[in-house]
Formats: sequence, C-alpha cells, structure tokens
Amino acid sequence: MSKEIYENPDLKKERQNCPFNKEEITHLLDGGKEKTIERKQLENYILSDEQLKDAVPMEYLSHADKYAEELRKACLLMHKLADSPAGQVPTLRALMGAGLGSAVLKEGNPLALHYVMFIPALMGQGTIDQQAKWLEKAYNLNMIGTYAQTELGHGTFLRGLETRATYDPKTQEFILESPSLTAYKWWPGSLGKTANYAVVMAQLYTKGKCEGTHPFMVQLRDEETHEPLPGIVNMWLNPVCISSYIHYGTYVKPTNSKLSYATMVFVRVVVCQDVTTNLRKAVTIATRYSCVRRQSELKPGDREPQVMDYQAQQNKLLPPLAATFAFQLAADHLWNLYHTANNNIEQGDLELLPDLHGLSCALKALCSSEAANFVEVCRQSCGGHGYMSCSNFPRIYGQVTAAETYEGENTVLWLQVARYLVKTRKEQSGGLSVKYLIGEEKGPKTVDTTLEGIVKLYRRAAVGLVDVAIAELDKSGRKGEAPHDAWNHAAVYLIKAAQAHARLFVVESFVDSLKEGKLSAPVRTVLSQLCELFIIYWLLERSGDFFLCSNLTKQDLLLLNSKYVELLAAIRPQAVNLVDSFDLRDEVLNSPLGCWDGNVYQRLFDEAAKSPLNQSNVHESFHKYLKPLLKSNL
Ligand SMILES: CC/C=C\C/C=C\C/C=C\C/C=C\CCCCC(=O)SCCNC(=O)CCNC(=O)[C@H](O)C(C)(C)COP(=O)(O)OP(=O)(O)OC[C@H]1O[C@@H](n2cnc3c(N)ncnc32)[C@H](O)[C@@H]1OP(=O)(O)O
Ligand SMILES: Cc1cc2nc3c(=O)[nH]c(=O)nc-3n(C[C@H](O)[C@H](O)[C@H](O)COP(=O)(O)OP(=O)(O)OC[C@H]3O[C@@H](n4cnc5c(N)ncnc54)[C@H](O)[C@@H]3O)c2cc1C
Repeated sequence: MSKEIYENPDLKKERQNCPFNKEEITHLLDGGKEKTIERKQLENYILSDEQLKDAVPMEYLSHADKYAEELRKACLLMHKLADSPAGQVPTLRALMGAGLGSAVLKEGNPLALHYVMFIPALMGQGTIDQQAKWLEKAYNLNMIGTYAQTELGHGTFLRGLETRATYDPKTQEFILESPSLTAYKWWPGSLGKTANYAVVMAQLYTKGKCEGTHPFMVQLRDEETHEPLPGIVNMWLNPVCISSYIHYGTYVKPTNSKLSYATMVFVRVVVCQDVTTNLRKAVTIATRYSCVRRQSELKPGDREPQVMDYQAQQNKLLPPLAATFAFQLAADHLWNLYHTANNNIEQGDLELLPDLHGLSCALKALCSSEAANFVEVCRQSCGGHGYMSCSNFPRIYGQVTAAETYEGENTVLWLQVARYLVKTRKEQSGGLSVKYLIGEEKGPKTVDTTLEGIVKLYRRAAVGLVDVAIAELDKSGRKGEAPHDAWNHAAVYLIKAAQAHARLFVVESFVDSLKEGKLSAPVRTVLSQLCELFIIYWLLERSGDFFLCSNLTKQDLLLLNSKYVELLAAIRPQAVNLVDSFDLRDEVLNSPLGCWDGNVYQRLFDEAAKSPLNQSNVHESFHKYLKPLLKSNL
C-alpha cells in the first residue's frame, strides 16, 4: 500500500485554488521549459547518489574532517560532471552556486575557485597559446587552480599589491617574490591545501619600471606529491605572465590597463545570481514556516493564527519575496550586457567597458547587501527555530554576507559606480546604461503614483542625487580643496547617488521585463503586484531621496503607504504558491523549517536527535567537571 504522503493541513490549504500556473513561473526563472527539465534531470542525477549524502551533519565534524568530506564529495561531483546529462557550463554553475552545489557541499566547494575564477582568468586573459596549453588541462582537472590576488596587507587597493614579478631579460623569466609579511597572499580559496596552480596578481617590474598589476600563472605544488614547490613560501620561480605583454624583452601596454581586472567583473556578475538564489532559499524557508507556525491571538478567543496572517509578518517576508524576482531579472539583464561587452572587447571594441564596470559594481553591491539584510529578516521572522543551525539560515547568511566583502568590498564598489556616474553626467557622453544622465529629464515634475509615475520618481532621484554629489564636489573645489580631498568629503553623497542608480536599474529591469515578457494573465497579475509592492517598498524606505529630488508630497507618501498595505493583503494568499514556484527541493533548502510537506516539528526533533550530545543521557564531561563542582560547596 502506498505510504500516505503527509502534508501539513495549513500548507495544503494554502496551495488550494492557486490562480496561476506555478510551472510558468518556474520556467521563467529557469530561462525556459527546456532549462527546467535539464535542471530537474541534473538534480535527480546528483541528489539520488547516496555517496553524496552526509553520514552525519557537517556541523558535528572537526575542521579537518569537514574539509576532507567536502573534498571527497567535490571530487565525486566532478566525476559525475564528466558523465552528466547536462552541458558543461550550466552543470558547472549549478554545482558551484548556491543552489544544487550547496545542497551537496554545505561548507563550501573546495574546487569552486578553479571554475569561478581560475578558468575564467585563463579564458579572459590568456593568449591563444596559453589557453591551448592550460585550458584543456584545467577542464580535465589535471590541474587545480585558484585566483591569488588578495594579500595580508591589501585586498581592495590593487595598485598597492606588494607581490612583485621582476622580468629578467637574460633568462626571459619572471622572478616572483613576496617582499614582506603583508605581501603574503591571503584569502584565496583553495590556496591552503587544494590548488596546485594559481593565477597570481603581481606588480610587473621590467627594466626597473613598475608596469602595474598583471596576472601570472604559478605552479604551487608538485603534481605528484602535492608538496609545495621549493621556496614557495616567500619566493616563487618560473611563473608565466598570462596575456604576456613582454614582446622581445620590451613591455607593450595593453589597450586598457584595467583589462587585467576582467576576471573580477565576471565574478561580480555571477555573484548577483548567486546571492539571489540564496535569498530565494531563505524566503521559501521563512514563508512556508510562517504558514505552518501558529502563535498568539489575533482575534480574542479564536484559534492561534498562522503568523503569516499578521501584517507585520507580511511586511517582513513579502518585500524579500518580491526582491527575488527583481534581482533575478536585473541579474539576467546584466548577464546579457556582460556577454555583449565581452564579445565587443574580444574584437577590440572597449566602448561598453565603463558601463559594464559601473553596472557590475552597482548590482553586485546592491544585490549582496539587500540579500544579506533580507536573509536576516527571514531568519528573525522564524523566531527561535530560525536561530538553529539546522534551519540553514546561519549558513545562508554567512554566504550572502561574504559576498558583501569579496569580489570588491561594497563601499569601494559604490565609489567606483559614483566615479562612473559623475564622469558620465559631467561629460554628457557614453553611459549606455545611464542614458538618463545625458541631457535633462524632460516633462513636468508633478508626481503620479502609477507604476510609470513611480519609475519616473526613481529616475529623478538617480539623476538628482548625482547632481547633489557634483554640487558638493564643486563646492569643495571652490574652497580650494584638492580633488582627492573633495572626493573623500563628498563620499556620503556619492554613495547615495550610486545606490539610487543601482535601484533604478533594478526597478526598470523589473518593469520592462513585465512589459516584454510573454506571460499569461494570472502570472502577469501576481508579478505586477510583486513589482508594484517592491518599488513602493524601496521608495518608502528611501523617501528622503525622493523628497530631495522630486515634488513628492506628504499626501503622495500617505497614498503610497496605503497602496503598500493593500498589496501586502493582496499577495498574502499567494505567498506559498509563489515560493513553491521556485521549485527548490528539500535537499537544496536543507532546512526542517522550509520542507515542502510542512512537517516542521517532527523534522526539528529528528535533527536534534542527530547531535552527538543526544546519543547518551549523561555526557562524560559531567563526571570530569560538573560533579566535582557540585560537590565542592564553593
Ligand atoms: C561559472 C561560475 C559558476 C558558478 C558561480 C557560483 C558562485 C559564485 C559565487 C561566489 C564566488 C566564489 C568564491 C568567492 C570569490 C571571491 C574572490 C575574490 O574576492 S578575488 C579578489 C577580489 N578583489 C577585488 O575585487 C579588489 C577590488 N578593488 C578593485 O577592483 C580596484 O582596486 C578598484 C577599487 C577598482 C580601484 O582600482 P584602481 O585604483 O586601479 O582604479 P581607479 O579607481 O583609479 O580607476 C581608474 C579607472 O579604471 C576604471 N576601472 C577600475 N576597475 C575597473 C574594472 N574592473 N573594469 C573596467 N574599468 C575599471 C575606473 O572606472 C577608472 O576609469 P576612469 O574613471 O579613469 O575612466
Ligand atoms: C569569503 C571570502 C572569499 C575570498 N576569496 C578570495 C579569493 O579567492 N581570492 C582573492 O584574491 N581574494 C579573496 N578574498 C579577499 C577579498 O577579495 C577581500 O577581502 C576584499 O576585496 C576586501 O578587501 P580587504 O580585505 O583589503 O578590505 P579593506 O579594503 O581593507 O576594507 C576595510 C575597510 O576599508 C574601507 N575602504 C577601503 N578602501 C576604501 C576607499 N578607497 N574608500 C573608502 N573606504 C575604503 C572598506 O570599505 C572597509 O570598510 C575573499 C574574501 C572573503 C571574505
């Protein structure tokens, strides 16, 4: 007899009479029906393998055992990748990212940097000959690489990196050295124990002149013994300059000195998608749990309500739910720009490089910081159980907050965006993605609170805040301040302008995607409600920017507040159906709070039972420490 599949009655009720086709949203998020089929095939292929399951929860293993277990699974995954039904890159992305990858490699993938940075660096910056020599070896995993840029003393300021590569014309070799303790490469993933090669970013010196940071291929460990090569601690020999600019002993400048930063641009684009996947997981866990959890009293004498029925809970969870769609659509838009710009750059056309740099910095900083804030709100919305390690919130939060720092610390990236915006506004040129900065914003300054009207408000705020920042810079200049001091003293305004620009890009991506997308009426309705909720939410959160830069009035704000709470109530009935549309398997969510069937309490209990401390009634430490204390009559 088939075992009755348990489904929490509240969740079951939430799923009845769904007014839209969940699969249509799943296909939209996957990039089409075929992609969904491919993803599900791959998930079944990977998640059905018993060897990829953890015998004990990772949190109960030692540091070394965690590493060994993750490496075991990562290597097994790579073998499975070689035979996987899906193509290479989609499978790679699935295995490296926050989705399928983190379902198997919960503490992180020891081979991630090999795919996320080492291979992209070879592809983006290696010469044809270098790619012929190393790419096949890297793809066949006959070498494991990492990307070693950050040093103990420098991570942000690349022009300050201390590792030196001195070209010796006699031997036609580069001598790499770490001249000081602060020059030691620090942070690169896999560098400690896994990688045997690295792309090392170092200051290139030739004929006594520093030509700036360049990438070098360096072998770190013996390919057979994995022992570090002689002198590897503070002296490296025989590196090879990637995309060599040394022709017959003479340095030839690249067309753009920042092309050596291209790998970071790629990862910034990828990080936007990755943090969005993590946010989807957090929202799914919190939403399902909030419909299972009944607590307190809403109507005196009534049964305890689902906590999702509190407007306060909807205010916590529906904006992040909407954000997952907003960030996904913006990340897709950025990914397309990346490919266009990259193809142009390969043809020698660098025109889109500033746009790509500006937008990738903006979106990486915005998506990672907003996702981190939203994940913490999701965790808090689950009360005490959200604090448990098994809820998966601590791990998800650790992953998204890391993204606020790596691949360019967010503040530094905001200032890069501001530099690009100020230049575009002042020079009134270029600026593909900031066309509104070129020429004056036309039309009346009156406010209408339609979707189009709200987008216009975002545009006014974006251009207005750039002008406020420029006015600050000019004011400092008139006082005789040097440009670098004026820049530093305007940082607060510059960052606000950069953030307003990033939010405008996300808002326009969401609105435009709904206009262009071939959506059924029910899906269009629910996504339009989410879009309107999200852009009003952000406007209310940042109302100061809009008061400063438009004719927004107190009445407008009160009207928008009313519209916002109406939208909370309108979307509430579809919350579970929307997160079900993400089609995230329980193994990917990895949380008893977010499981599809809502059997939360039993699963929490089963998880607790796995703890080593729950394998006996009295832990041995009682006899060693507590019992003597109890007898000591202090
Ligand atoms: C296949 C993938 C599958 C799955 C993926 C799954 C998961 C992915 C998730 C996570 C990834 C995995 C692991 C974590 C990896 C993390 C790795 C790292 O952290 S690597 C190290 C990262 N480090 C940084 O990002 C350093 C940040 N600092 C900088 O970038 C630079 O120092 C700076 C801040 C940009 C300043 O540089 P600089 O001082 O040289 O430049 P200026 O500010 O003076 O500007 C001069 C000029 O250059 C332009 N410019 C600067 N940078 C760039 C660029 N990157 N591209 C293009 N142009 C650039 C700048 O705009 C100025 O232009 P101007 O105004 O003069 O016209
Ligand atoms: C999980 C993780 C994985 C990583 N993986 C890798 C890797 O694989 N390879 C690699 O090379 N690196 C890696 N890194 C390092 C990472 O890239 C750096 O930590 C990051 O670039 C930040 O640089 P920093 O640590 O020097 O911070 P700092 O720049 O020292 O930041 C300290 C403070 O200084 C501020 N600050 C710095 N410059 C400015 C400025 N110009 N204006 C205003 N404020 C400023 C920052 O905003 C910040 O508040 C990783 C880091 C993490 C957390």
